[in-house]
Amino acid sequence: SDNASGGGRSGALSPAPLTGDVQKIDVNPPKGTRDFPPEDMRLRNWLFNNFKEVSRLYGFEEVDFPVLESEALFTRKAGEEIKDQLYCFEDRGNRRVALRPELTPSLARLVIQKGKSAPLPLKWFTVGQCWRYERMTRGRRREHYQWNMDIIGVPEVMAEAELISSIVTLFKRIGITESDVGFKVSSRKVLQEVLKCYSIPENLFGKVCVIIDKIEKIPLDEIKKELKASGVSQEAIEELLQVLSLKSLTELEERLGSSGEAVADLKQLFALAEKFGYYEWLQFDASVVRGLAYYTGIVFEGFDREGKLRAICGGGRYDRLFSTFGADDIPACGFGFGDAVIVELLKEKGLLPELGLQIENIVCALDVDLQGAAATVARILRDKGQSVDLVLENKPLKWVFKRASRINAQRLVLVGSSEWQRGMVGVKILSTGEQYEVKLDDLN
Ligand SMILES: Nc1ccc(Br)nc1
Repeated sequence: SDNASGGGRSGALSPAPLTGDVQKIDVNPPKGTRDFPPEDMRLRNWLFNNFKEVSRLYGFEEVDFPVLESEALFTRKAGEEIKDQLYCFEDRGNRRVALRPELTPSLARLVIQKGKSAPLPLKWFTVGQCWRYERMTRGRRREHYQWNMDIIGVPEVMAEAELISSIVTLFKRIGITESDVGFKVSSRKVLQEVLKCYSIPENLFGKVCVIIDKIEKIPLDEIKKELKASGVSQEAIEELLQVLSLKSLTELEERLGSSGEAVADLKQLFALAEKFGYYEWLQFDASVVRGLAYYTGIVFEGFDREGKLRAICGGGRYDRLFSTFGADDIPACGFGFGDAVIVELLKEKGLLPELGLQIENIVCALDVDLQGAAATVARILRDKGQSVDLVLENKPLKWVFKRASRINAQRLVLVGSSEWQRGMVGVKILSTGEQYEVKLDDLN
């Protein structure tokens, strides 16, 4: 409704007369990015607090890194989409920099930087915004937040089992069960063992994995063409594609034999899954390779069983990443869990939490010369740990009640002249309408 100052929301000033040169700005965020107004921020905080609580339960330490990194951290030559869509530029110091597209390289950088002052094993987690620059033709987002958990310095499959366990714990906390989602699990050592039979050079491995990761996204002929162009023989391609269609560990063992590391690692993981209590969440799927070049062993991704959504999370072992940064290799594994697909899944399942604003008190002076008294009441309540919305303006009571309802305040504390003289304030419990006076010292 219009107010005294003519139109617009209450309290807004009428716009200053536009001089010729003031342009009305675009109030939307840049393409592909999101604002988080209060109701969206409550959902984000609820999700991130679950990420952080699970990380705490698993004894992980929180770390953080700049969103801006040297471009060199991400310039891997394996044809990854993440590299093609790098949000990179030259800064004013002529340095090549990039908005990070993922968190693992930053984590590896910090581990190397810390060296022996960070004794292994390290269990680190972070929740950070990641970026990509994608032609808006596809209208996809350019930023999302990822929860990452990484275990550095543990070569055993126990590390991957622990990481998957932490994700299962997260899912359970937010109401997702094994009937809603599962994990497709494989190992890149499957590909390695096949490629080794065809003497494919090691340095092609990452590139081959990146191509194969697209197997469900682009036509098979395109996959074969890219593999051929990368130097993989026709015979090797045929063998690869056959192995990738295997859907059981038994088939895999029949194909590769039981002496290889791939079968041993995967058998170990499934055995541990039994002990961790999430065996029903896992399924072997040889076609899972993930799209990051640096994975070297077990890889996994969380998927929705209805098949409507993109991967919910993904991760794996990366035992050779550190040497690509010029350091000694350290065995490592980790995962990324984005903030977007999971919300789509919760919406699908009707599991979005009700997260209304809840303020304990709204405190209001009944006339303007009691504003100071109202501030004192607010301080007393806040010192007791109570939330207070202090009415800052001189408003009619009708306006105060309307605001109290909008901010979902539990009680209204009224500072009136006669009560204040007697060291009292008025209280109204807004859910019941109950109304009473109370001594200021007894206000709890
Ligand atoms: N890597 C990456 C970054 C940002 C988004 Br949105 N998706 C993937």
